[in-house]
Amino acid sequence: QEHVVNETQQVKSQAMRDASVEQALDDYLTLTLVDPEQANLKLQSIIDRLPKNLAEDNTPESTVRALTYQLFAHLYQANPSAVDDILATLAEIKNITKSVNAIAEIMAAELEVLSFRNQSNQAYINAEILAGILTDVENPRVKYWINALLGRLFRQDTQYEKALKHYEQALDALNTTNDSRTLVRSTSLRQQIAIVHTDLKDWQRARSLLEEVYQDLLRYKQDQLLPDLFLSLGFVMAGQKDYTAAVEVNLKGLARARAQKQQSLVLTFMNNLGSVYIEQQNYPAAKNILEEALTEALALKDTENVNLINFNIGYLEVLLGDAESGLTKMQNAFAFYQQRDSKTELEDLLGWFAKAYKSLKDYPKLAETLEWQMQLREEIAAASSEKITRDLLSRYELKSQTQQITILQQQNELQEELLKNKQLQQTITLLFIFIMGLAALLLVNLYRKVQRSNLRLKEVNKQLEYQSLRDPLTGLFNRRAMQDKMAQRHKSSQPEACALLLLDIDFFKQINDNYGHAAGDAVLIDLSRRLLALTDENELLIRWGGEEFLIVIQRLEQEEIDQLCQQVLQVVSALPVVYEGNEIPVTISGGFIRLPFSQVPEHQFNWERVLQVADMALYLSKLNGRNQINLIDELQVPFADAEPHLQSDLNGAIQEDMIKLHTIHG
Ligand SMILES: Nc1nc2c(ncn2[C@@H]2O[C@H](COP(=O)(O)OP(=O)(O)OP(=O)(O)O)[C@@H](O)[C@H]2O)c(=O)[nH]1
Repeated sequence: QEHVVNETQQVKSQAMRDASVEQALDDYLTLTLVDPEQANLKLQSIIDRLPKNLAEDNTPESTVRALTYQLFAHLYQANPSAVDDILATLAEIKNITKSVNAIAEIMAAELEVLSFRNQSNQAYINAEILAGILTDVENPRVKYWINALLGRLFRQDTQYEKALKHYEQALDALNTTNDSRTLVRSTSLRQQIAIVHTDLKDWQRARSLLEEVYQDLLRYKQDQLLPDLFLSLGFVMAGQKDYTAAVEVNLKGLARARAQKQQSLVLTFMNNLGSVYIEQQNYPAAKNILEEALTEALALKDTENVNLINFNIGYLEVLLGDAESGLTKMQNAFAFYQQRDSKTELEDLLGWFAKAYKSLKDYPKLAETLEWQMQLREEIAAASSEKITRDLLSRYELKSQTQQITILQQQNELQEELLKNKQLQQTITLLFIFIMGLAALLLVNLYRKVQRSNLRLKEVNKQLEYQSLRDPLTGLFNRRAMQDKMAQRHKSSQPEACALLLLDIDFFKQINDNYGHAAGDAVLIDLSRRLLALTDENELLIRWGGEEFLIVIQRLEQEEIDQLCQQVLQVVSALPVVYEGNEIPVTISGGFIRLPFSQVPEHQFNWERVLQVADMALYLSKLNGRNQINLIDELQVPFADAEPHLQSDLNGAIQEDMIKLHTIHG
């Protein structure tokens, strides 16, 4: 099943490419090495067959590849307007395509153009960006090509480590392919890696890599690639001072270049051979090959090579003893290079002059040359360090501009986010305030309600308490209030002394009978007011029964008490109670006693029993004609003796002089 899935995936990713176009483009590449003109025609015919409507192109990767090849063809043939046209088409595709492979290949093509046009600063920035998206590229060819391109760019920028990394990645990508182009690509790639090692003067590694490539080329019969390889190999071997091997390789290269009619390569090999022979001090061989080269260069009108070869021949003549002719040749060639104002080339040539003067033992000239060479070196170093600084600066500026744009974009996004957040926060705050307001309102309402109901409860409680302790008709305290008061009194260890005056309206039944029950009530109410006016704040006036009142007196002086009793009788009888036009005459009778009675502790003779004695005194008042109060004085005998009488027989106690009382008459 896994196999099936894999196949489907492959079909999917290949759907962006047209297999026949891909094959045709592979063939085109092979043809470029053999017959460039024919190759160009082939490429044009491929491009003519491509879909014209970019938006409906189902195989954009093949289209991009073909256009890219055409772009490079125009680039190397110095046809800038055609290059720009294709760049515009590619940019259009870049905007609409969904294929990462296509986008990456377009970016790489743009990068190649930048590099070719010496816009190296922008090129290096684009290179970094391209390196960043490489992981998403899955087409091995594109992966290979971009990595190889990046490797080359970084090598040119002397960023060898990065260059090697990309070359390795290019090799990895290449190893996943196995088509007609694989070997060619791997060969060129390994050669490029070898060149990096050469730059690093790691001759050995460069050489073994190139030898490996050489074996592959032989094995797969890729003869057309041999000259390039021999050139690299010869350079490395000379660097190693392995001149014998270098001669051998350059000879092989020369033969192949001749066979392939690559004239410019033929001259290079001959020149290189001349240099190696000189190093070997094989001067005759050197002379032969250089002269042969000169003839061919002159025939080709290749001034560049003519001058280079002449310089070498001049040097050789100096070495062979013909100083005058040799130096002239060298100086002429030097003048040619001087016109081009290439300090690096001149410095290199001056090195040979120095060697020449040394061999001539012309030390002043040698010194002069060395001084000049030194000066040039300094200038080169200064220029290059200046260039590096300039490059770095402008690269830094470009980079920081790009970064600034990114930062600005990020800042904008951030600000938008912040704004959104702020708005959200405001909404939340408003909502919160609204809810809090609502809650507060509810709370205030609730609080008020609670407070109101608390107040009501308090009132009700108060009323209940009032009602429970009050007589509803007169509003005076009731019996329960008396019980509470007495219980309160007994809470203290030494209860405060007080006195009890029990009162009973005379002939109240008759009042009811004569004037009606309501009149009786009116009498009760009126008398209550009158009695209340006589009591102090700390004294208790209680409606004790139907027509009975009890006053708990706090005054202790007998005189005061007598006066109060007098006032009670007076206040009741002095004026009749007026009810519905009737004047109702009223009198009252009472009985008085002190609590505790005659210093008898209350636990022995409690208030209820004491009150019974008062009741008996009241009864005595009724018996003796009413409108009077009988006040019981101190005991005349020990309490134990009097106690039996005190229960029920007050008269007996009085007669036996156990008790004394006095009467106040109304
Ligand atoms: N109008 C009215 N009458 C009441 C009330 N409570 C008790 N009475 C009456 O008071 C009368 C008390 O009468 P009695 O106990 O016979 O005594 P009296 O008529 O006052 O005679 P003495 O006490 O001997 O002077 C009864 O007729 C009761 O019905 C009340 O709240 N209102």
